[in-house]
Amino acid sequence: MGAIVAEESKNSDKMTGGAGREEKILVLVRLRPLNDKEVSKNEVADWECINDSTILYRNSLQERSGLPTVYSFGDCPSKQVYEEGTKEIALSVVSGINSSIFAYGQTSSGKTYTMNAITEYTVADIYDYMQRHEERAFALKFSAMEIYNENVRDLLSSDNTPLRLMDDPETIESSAREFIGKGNSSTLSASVFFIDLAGSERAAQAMSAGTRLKEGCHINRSLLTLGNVIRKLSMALMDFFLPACHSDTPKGRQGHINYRDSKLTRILQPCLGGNARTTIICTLSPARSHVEQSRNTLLFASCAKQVTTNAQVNVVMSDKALVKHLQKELARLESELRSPAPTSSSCNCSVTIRKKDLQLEKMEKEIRELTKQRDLAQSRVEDLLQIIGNDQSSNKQQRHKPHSKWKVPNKWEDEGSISDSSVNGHHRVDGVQDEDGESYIEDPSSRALEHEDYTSEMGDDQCREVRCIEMEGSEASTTFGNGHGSNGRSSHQNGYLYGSLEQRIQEVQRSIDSLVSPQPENPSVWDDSADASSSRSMNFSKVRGSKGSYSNGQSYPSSKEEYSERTPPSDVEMDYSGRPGEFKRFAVLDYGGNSEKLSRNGSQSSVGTEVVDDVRSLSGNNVADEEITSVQTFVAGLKDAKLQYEKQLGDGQGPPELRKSLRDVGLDPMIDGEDSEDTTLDWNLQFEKLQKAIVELWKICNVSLVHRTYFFLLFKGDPTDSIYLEVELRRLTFLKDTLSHVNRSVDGGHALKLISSEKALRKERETLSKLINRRFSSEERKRLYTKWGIKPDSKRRRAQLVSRLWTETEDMDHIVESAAIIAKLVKFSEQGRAFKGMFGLSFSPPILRRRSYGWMNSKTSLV
Ligand SMILES: Nc1ncnc2c1ncn2[C@@H]1O[C@H](COP(=O)(O)OP(=O)(O)OP(=O)(O)O)[C@@H](O)[C@H]1O
Repeated sequence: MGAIVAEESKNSDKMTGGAGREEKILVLVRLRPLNDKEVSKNEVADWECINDSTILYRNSLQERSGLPTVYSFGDCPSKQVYEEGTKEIALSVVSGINSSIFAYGQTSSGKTYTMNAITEYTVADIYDYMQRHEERAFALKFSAMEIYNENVRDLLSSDNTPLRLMDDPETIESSAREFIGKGNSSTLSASVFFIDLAGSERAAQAMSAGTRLKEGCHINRSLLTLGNVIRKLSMALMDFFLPACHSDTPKGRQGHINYRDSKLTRILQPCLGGNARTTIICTLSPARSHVEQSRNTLLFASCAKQVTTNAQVNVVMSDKALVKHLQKELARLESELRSPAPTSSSCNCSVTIRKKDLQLEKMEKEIRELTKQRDLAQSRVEDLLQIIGNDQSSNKQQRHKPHSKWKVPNKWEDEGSISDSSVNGHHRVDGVQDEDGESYIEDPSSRALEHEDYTSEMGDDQCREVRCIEMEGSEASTTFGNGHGSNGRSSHQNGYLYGSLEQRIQEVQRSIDSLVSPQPENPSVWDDSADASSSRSMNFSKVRGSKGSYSNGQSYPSSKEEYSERTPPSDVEMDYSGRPGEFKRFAVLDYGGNSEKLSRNGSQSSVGTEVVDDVRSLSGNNVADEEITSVQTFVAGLKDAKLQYEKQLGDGQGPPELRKSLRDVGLDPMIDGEDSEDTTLDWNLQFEKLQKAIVELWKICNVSLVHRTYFFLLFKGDPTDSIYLEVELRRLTFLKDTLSHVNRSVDGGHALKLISSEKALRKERETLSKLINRRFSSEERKRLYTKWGIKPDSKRRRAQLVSRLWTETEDMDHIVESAAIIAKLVKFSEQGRAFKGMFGLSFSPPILRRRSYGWMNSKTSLV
């Protein structure tokens, strides 16, 4: 029977140098045949190699049924054992890798027989290799030793002097240095061990007395330590195959491995768990009488083959070569870091770890960034919630005061607040009833539309949709008044309104014509004596103590169509010509499906663009004219704003904001229905204060000069103007508050909005300046320049003139003259005629019908 080779964990990978590689110990089991002595004793062979990798225990004893009876290994003679089992590992030494081959087994099992053969073959091959590679430097150490009774005997030395183990590595290195000193930059330094252990059975069998006892103790210590080391290394159970082994190390757990407990384990340390490739040849006797030892040996083999070593190429270098090598290694690592190659084995763990570290750094950075964004978003949400909370609490208070003097208009009460639903593009109209059964519209969309930051995302279609919803909401809410009015808006009031305004426009225009073309002897364009119709005192004289019909008895359209046709959209704030430029994006209205004509870019107002078109045709359709808001557009916007305002006034009360605005200018809220002389006088005073406040706010809010002019010329003190003044003041206050609010809530927002409105105003001045030469004769221009302190021949004199208009808000003469000049520039009178035509065609019912409705009998009269 021959040797058994090729244990299943054999690792055939070649060691090519460089980084260390892990591999399991190669374990061979060699089963010798029955020897003569055993045959003479009629021993029976209970073990049989049934194939190249399996040993079968034939005599399966029942009492040992718990032990395995089949062991998988291989079989071959000594040469084959060497060639197929140990040669590769033994010859690793010529590559600078330590290697060791040792035999384990009971006495007379064939350890010496096997190791002698293996050593001979190995040494022969190594010398042969070195002879074939003379150019290479080797520093090899051959150690063939027998370890017995804690003594180590050098089997290769002629004098058989025991090896001095501690000197061994130094000896190898000193040999390597010798090579280097001879001009070699580097040399391989490795050792190969051939170890013949004492019989493993002696530890158990030598427990007699005297010398044998001492021997047994030493053997026991060496093998016991080896068993512990192997057990710990393999984390397997080894106790039972060494009967005298009593380890306190917990089973199955690798604790400290004490190689220093015996010379055997000290010598074998690199072979068992370190820098070496190792082969263990376990020898067996097939005799039945040795079955126990054979089993133990096989169990040892089974454990040992789990042990892993980590062999490395050992190179001794000169300093110069070392530096060169390290530089090369550094370059390689840097290259790997720059373009890490996919790792295919555990030796690239450092690269993998580095990659993970980089990923972690990136993720931490992302987390920090996200955290920052989250905190910022939270901060903004809190700000917005606070704003909404403030507005809601304010609105709540207002809703629960149905009998307050000024009824809270739902449309305006939420101005400046932000609706969540608007952000999502949803607009909800909820009818809410107060304690007295009055209906209010809870329409977040209207609130949202006031806030540019949120509504800027909305397109024109959405704006129209919002208005549609509001119309429906208006119908659904049945009435906004206090029950005095009918449920259905009277068309005659529209007619009345426009008729009145038309008449007043014509009045004003006549005075303007005289003002802006002043007689040299009468330069005071706003002299009351110049033209009765242009005089404020004239207008005041016409006051007949209006009842303020806009405050009471409001009626609303009986159908959606009527409302839609007759009433411009309710988002009057958006379409108001007095808005700063940044609100222009919402300036889209639909007068019966004619929206394309109505969305005119760059206009200060988009209301009533049909009228603008009429005016454009009258004025020759030049570019400058196109950029001027028509008075009809302006009036239409005013009308819308007023209607909305009236809608919410209902019982004659007004929004607290207005009351505040009025008080800010030193006025108490007006009381309708007081037809007395005192009231008229009070109103005159109030009007002047209101007008002054409005003029000031126009300047602060960068309101269009054309708007200022129209408003100033149209509303000059008639008590029926009060509603317009209220609307204007309320709106300007809102604009001012919005700007300051934006300033508080958004960094730079205030500046941006102001810049935006300033830019629009600047553009308007440019447009107006272009009209000076067309509207004024050479003589008129000369007089104007002189009057306004501008040299008639100076550069940009037109721009200088226009830039001075509406700047001295404290000087009413300045304001009056500014308004007169701009009125001339925008052809106020021609627009008035077009305005008249427009009413006939589009909006106003025939005069006869209007009269038939008896609206002329109203106590309210504007003219
Ligand atoms: N594979 C084999 N084929 C034939 N004979 C063998 C074989 N192995 C060992 N023998 C013979 O078995 C006997 C014992 O062998 P060996 O001396 O090598 O055992 P050992 O394990 O070294 O014993 P010890 O531990 O006492 O030194 C020798 O006579 C040897 O020739």
